[in-house]
Amino acid sequence: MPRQPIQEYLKVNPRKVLVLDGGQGTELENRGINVANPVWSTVPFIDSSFWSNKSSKDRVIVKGMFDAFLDAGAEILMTTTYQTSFKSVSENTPIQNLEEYSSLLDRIVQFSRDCIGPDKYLIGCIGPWGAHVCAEFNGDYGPNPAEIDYLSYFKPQLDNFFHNDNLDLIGFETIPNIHELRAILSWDETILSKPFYIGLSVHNNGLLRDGSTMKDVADLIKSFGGKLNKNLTLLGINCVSFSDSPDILESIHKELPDMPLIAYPNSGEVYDTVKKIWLPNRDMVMTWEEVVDRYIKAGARIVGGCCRTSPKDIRAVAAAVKKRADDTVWQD
Ligand code: MET
Ligand SMILES: [Zn+2]
Repeated sequence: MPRQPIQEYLKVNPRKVLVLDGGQGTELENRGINVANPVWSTVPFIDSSFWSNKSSKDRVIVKGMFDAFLDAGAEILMTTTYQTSFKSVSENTPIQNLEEYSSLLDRIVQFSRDCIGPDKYLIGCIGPWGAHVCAEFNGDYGPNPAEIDYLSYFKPQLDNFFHNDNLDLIGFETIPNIHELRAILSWDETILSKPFYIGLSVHNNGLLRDGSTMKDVADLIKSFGGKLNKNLTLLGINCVSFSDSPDILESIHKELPDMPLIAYPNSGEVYDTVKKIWLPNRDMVMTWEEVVDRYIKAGARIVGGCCRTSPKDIRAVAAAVKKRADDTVWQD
């Protein structure tokens, strides 16, 4: 395998910050794929013509998205599998059994790997339990969030991803609820058997969407002590407000100073769920350069963008990372 294992890479290159890609689901939408579907950005892969017709329109669009993020400077990219849990897929597509499901994931991962080539890192992206009930931005997991069987929900996707050598890192994205976080952290190396990270879904006010503080999150992580899964590689935030994201990341760094962090905010635009349009970000007073600089000072090792961030944003992220690396060389 040409790639150095990601934990080792981050360890032996302590100053390296990897540039992640941007908002894939929204970028596919910008490029003409209708993702208004319960399986969202997985939708192009469901139609058999994607696999049988090498020049299918959707295939060209997905490849074009990867090319654009690579050209912008992304060094670590994701599979578009946020809404690809077995539950979402089996309830909303003709794919009904675990064998077909696993073969779908194998094909998506292989296609993504072929798009980005052998040298770049590839993340197997997994949306939260709340994604299948649209709760990732309010953290409302019903009256008994501690009773939800999170493992059964994630297991088919985890089992596939953890056995796929094309994936370097597993990303649990947009986790809004502390009970779900506790469940994920409680799974040991036999269940989460390769490097993974957790991206938290945090409100503009700095609280996890369910109201937990970042201190609650840190205390939970610390409570595992030496039993914490060694594959937990980074903690961080994704799809949080662009403008508030540096403050949020700094608050996590304050609580967990030794934890490598990951940060990829959304563009700051707000989705109007009634009109089904994106409303402009009214408070985008910072630049990517300022935001990325604060992320890196707060311990970020992977930075990029989430929903509505485009290859243009990733180009700005890559430039900011490079500038900071060049400045650091001068300071040494
Ligand atoms: C709702 S956050 C979605 C993140 C996902 N990785 C995507 O951009 O496609
Ligand atoms: Zn997002």
